[in-house]
Amino acid sequence: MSRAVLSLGSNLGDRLGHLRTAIDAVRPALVAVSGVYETKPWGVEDQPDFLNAVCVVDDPSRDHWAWLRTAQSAEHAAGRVRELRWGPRTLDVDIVTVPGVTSDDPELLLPHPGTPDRASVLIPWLDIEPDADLPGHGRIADLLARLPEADRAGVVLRPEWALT
Ligand SMILES: Nc1ncnc2c1ncn2[C@@H]1O[C@H](COP(=O)(O)OP(=O)(O)OP(=O)(O)O)[C@@H](O)[C@H]1O
Ligand SMILES: Nc1nc2c(c(=O)[nH]1)N=C(CO)CN2
Repeated sequence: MSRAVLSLGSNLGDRLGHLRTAIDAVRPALVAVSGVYETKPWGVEDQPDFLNAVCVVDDPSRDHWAWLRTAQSAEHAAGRVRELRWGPRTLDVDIVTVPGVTSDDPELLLPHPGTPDRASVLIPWLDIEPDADLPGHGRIADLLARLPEADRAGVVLRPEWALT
């Protein structure tokens, strides 16, 4: 219950700095972090491009609720205010999956239900766990292959921006 896959996103202000805030919040538990991708917005399309990344963390002292609290305190540290659903934000940290845990509690849905449809999560995740499964959905490489080419093309690696 201690391992988790987290997705990070930012499209307001110092986008890279906000992703670094999230990485700093989990640094002692960090197992792997993807490259930084610049991505076309989905959901609400009339907003600035996002930076997205995915990391894997592991801490035997934390359960899935503790990972949610960590995610929300990193969002708070980045000055996030809750406004429009799928709208612009300084920092969004989602718990993608905690292996072995499923939850239908609206406060913490696991796996995160948006994952199979989001190239902005699947592509960075593939960077660091190419053989990963999303519980209940199959291999993430297969999920990505099923998405429209336009979704994949909207996710572009920015090698000049690294989080490690
Ligand atoms: N797996 C999860 N990871 C993070 N938050 C979650 C998760 N499941 C449910 N939530 C809940 O979602 C609520 C709203 O989250 P948020 O504002 O980040 O949504 P969103 O980013 O606009 O949309 P989405 O969740 O589809 O990415 C939070 O209060 C949180 O408790
Ligand atoms: N490309 C991209 N689009 C988004 C993102 C995101 O992280 N990346 N997050 C959103 C709100 O959860 C809405 N739209």
